[in-house]
Amino acid sequence: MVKKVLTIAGSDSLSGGGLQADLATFATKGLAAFSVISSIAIIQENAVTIQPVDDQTFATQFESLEQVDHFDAIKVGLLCSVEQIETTYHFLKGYLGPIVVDPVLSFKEGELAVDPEILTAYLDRLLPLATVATPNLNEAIALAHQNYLPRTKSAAVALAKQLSARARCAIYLKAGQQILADHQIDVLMDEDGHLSVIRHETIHSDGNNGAGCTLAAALTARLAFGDELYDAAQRAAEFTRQGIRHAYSLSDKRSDGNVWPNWYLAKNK
Ligand SMILES: Nc1ncnc2c1ncn2[C@@H]1O[C@H](COP(=O)(O)OP(=O)(O)O)[C@@H](O)[C@H]1O
Ligand SMILES: Cc1ncc(COP(=O)(O)O)c(C=O)c1O
Repeated sequence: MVKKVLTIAGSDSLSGGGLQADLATFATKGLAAFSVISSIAIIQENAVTIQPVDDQTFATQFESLEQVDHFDAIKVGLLCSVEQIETTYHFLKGYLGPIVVDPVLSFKEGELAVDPEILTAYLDRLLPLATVATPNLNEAIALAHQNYLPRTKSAAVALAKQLSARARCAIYLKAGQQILADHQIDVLMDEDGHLSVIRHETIHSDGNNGAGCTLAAALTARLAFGDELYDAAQRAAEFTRQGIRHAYSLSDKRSDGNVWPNWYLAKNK
């Protein structure tokens, strides 16, 4: 039977994350994917512009989803305002399946200003509904109201633990490469306080635009198939690494690149 998943996300015309990365990831798993678009992100050389959809258009997309009988899992990506968080909260609050919240507050391509009211809305409304949230370090310290970046594994674990307790959900913290030279450290703290550290060698490539979205989408997909959180996280992390290894560049003039979730479909042609 077909599995159905929903992503609530921003569109990125350059496919370096957002809706495009989510749909590409879901397609590799044979999932039927649905979407609610929060915004259009335009990434230019020196600037990231986010154009939110108006509140009514945002809300009406949720109303249209009443025609779909069920979702096997739901992913939440970029939301632009407290109003969008509230509307999403009202849609999700009666939903009993797995919810992955990627609290997108900062882009690799540029910093986003973080409104304290948005942080509060995430903490009080959306995150308590989440099965797991997937912040990167900057997002986690903003949500935990911490003013320094963890530099050790134990500091990253403490941050994940503190955020999990405050947000009342499991946390998959993408602690990145600040902790251990040449390695990426991800910390999974489940709701019962069980800790796992997923550590792997850094792939020396600039092709990780969309890695965070791909990871959260792959996690959503695995949870839709009924995996336990730890297994889902391991498999999503490996899937993302493969996408980074096969990243493609937008043009010969650029050194950075986009994660390619469905690289192996091209190989099988
Ligand atoms: N160069 C890399 N080598 C290996 N894994 C990476 C690399 N860059 C990112 N990842 C992995 O991709 C996932 C997404 O991380 P990251 O890109 O830091 O998230 P975000 O896009 O939200 O900042 C994490 O599991 C991280 O470990
Ligand atoms: C709409 C949107 N959401 C999320 C992201 C975050 O992308 P990443 O997975 O690289 O963190 C981006 C990045 O460009 C984006 O455009």
